[in-house]
Amino acid sequence: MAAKMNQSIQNAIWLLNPLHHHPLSSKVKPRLHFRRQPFFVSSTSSSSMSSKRALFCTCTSSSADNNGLHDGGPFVITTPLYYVNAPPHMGSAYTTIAADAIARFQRLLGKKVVFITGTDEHGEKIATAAAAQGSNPSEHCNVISQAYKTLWKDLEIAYDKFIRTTNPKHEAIVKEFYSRVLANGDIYRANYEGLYCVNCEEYKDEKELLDNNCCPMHLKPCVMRKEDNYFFALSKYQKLLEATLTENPNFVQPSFRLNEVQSWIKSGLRDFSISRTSVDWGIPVPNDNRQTIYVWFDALLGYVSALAEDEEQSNLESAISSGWPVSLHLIGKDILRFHAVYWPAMLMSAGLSLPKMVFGHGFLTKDGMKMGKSLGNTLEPNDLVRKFGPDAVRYFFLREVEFGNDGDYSEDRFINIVNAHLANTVGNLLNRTLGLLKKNCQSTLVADSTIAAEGNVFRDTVEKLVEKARVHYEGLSLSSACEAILEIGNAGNSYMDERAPWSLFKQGGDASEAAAKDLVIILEALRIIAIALSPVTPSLCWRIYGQLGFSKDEFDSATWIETKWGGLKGGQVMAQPKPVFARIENRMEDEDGGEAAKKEVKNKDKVPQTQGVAEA
Ligand SMILES: Nc1ncnc2c1ncn2[C@@H]1O[C@H](COP(=O)(O)OP(=O)(O)OP(=O)(O)O)[C@@H](O)[C@H]1O
Ligand SMILES: [Zn+2]
Repeated sequence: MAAKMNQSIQNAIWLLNPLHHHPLSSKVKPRLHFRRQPFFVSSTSSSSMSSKRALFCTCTSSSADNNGLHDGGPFVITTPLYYVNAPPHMGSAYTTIAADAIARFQRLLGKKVVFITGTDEHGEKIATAAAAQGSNPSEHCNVISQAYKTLWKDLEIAYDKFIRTTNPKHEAIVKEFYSRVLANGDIYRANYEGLYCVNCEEYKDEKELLDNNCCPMHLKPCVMRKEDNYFFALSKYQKLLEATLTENPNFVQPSFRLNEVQSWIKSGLRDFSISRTSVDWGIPVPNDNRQTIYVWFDALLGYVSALAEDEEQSNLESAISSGWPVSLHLIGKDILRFHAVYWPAMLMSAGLSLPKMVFGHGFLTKDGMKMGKSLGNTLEPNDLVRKFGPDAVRYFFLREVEFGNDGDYSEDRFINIVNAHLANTVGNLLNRTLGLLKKNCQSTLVADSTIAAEGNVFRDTVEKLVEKARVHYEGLSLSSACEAILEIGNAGNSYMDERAPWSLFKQGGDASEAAAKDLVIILEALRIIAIALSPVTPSLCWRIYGQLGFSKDEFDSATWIETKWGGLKGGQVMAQPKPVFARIENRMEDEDGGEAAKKEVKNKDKVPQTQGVAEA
């Protein structure tokens, strides 16, 4: 017991100052599989480093904050920096759409948000891809990174920072970081021979490979490589990583991925090479420009250099003070090991705080295989956006794929879901209600929505559902958040059908007054949907909000508080009813003579459809 307490105190000291010699690290000798060589690179003195101590930011949770993401600072979220070996595909878009929805939700909560994305531009694959195009690496990177930026614009991705790893400020920060790790005694030189997957840019263990030494992700044989490289002493951090994950189980999400990470660590961490002799297209190793820094060691630091405000005079300290540590690294599960094992160890070595959470989502698959650039089995997001618009693409993937799990794409399912949810449940409800309001109330609300809904159970339902959506957004359950919001739409349609205001209007007198209030109630629910769904479908939600008589400024400055019942006021004039989301077959008929529409009819029984009301 006493020994345990002593251990905790020692841990606490280390947590406050990670540069302090950790009690565990002295016991853990790096597992050396390498022939060490004398190390000639000069280093920064460790005494100068100790003045740069950083707090090790632990990921604590409270009841109000059950996922440990919130601590009062800015909410910093990152996507992977995508590798520019090929243009973006739907997989890259998927992570970015999810990150954008989370960032938009956090902004709605009134948080200062820094949303970082960008491109990873060094390494062997890039040089090869450029050569294959008859281009040079630099030109190639310009073209491909621009393709990412264009797609993000078309998908309405509102990022704050776009970092390219060929940016000079990034290079300066990588070199400084490398020097810190070196000064901490965690870099050494050795020979290594092993099986290498060029597509993963990673040495592999034979036991993780398929027949013929094929990489299980890229289905291509790994090649035997022998190099004289600099290594990072990852093994030294094994116990520390184990302790970190035990103390901060929220660090890796979803929770089932934590087990995966813990078992990798338990099976033994091997030092990894962080330089390449055979690759010219990279950042030179400080004091040894015959070698370049390994692309992963370089790319992960993009999350830090993205924060650097000054393009010319950037250094690690100033970048760190602009928002580090990251609240959430959003990544695909393919790069979990880099983010949940290598990266924290690198940060510990450099004396920097750890990110609060790494969330590894699942894959969009095609025939059960991860859709990816290297396999070439990708779905073209530009085509989808052109055909269906950004709202449909964003909604479908966030609603359809349970965040964290894999999901397969099917065009039939896409069309059915989007039509049923966005065109019918939400769009049609708005259109019918505004149509009735125009016909019977000169498009003007007869009462405040609070007065109209006095004692109304439908209002309670809406309030419960929107709160449910908030909790799901907070917990990164994006699909469930969409589901709860769509439930408001379904409840609105049921309310409309039960109340049948069109027939109440025909009766006149009190019945007609009650019908006018019913319309206010339904429109208030749609107003709430427009705010709550705006992280997922920003344009559609603005169109709804605009039709309810609000300005774009009012929409842009709205916060989650506006999901409270009571925004619509008596006397407010609604816009002329106009469909906010055209059903897909209508648009497809123009383009393909109705083939898609036929497909939808064939599949219509697969997704529940909301009944239209002829009278509206
Ligand atoms: N099929 C996919 N499903 C979900 N996310 C994906 C998918 N493919 C890529 N991503 C996202 O992109 C990240 C990987 O980026 P990268 O630029 O290496 O793309 P890639 O297509 O996976 O490349 P490659 O096929 O060469 O391995 C993943 O971690 C994930 O965030
Ligand atoms: Zn691979």
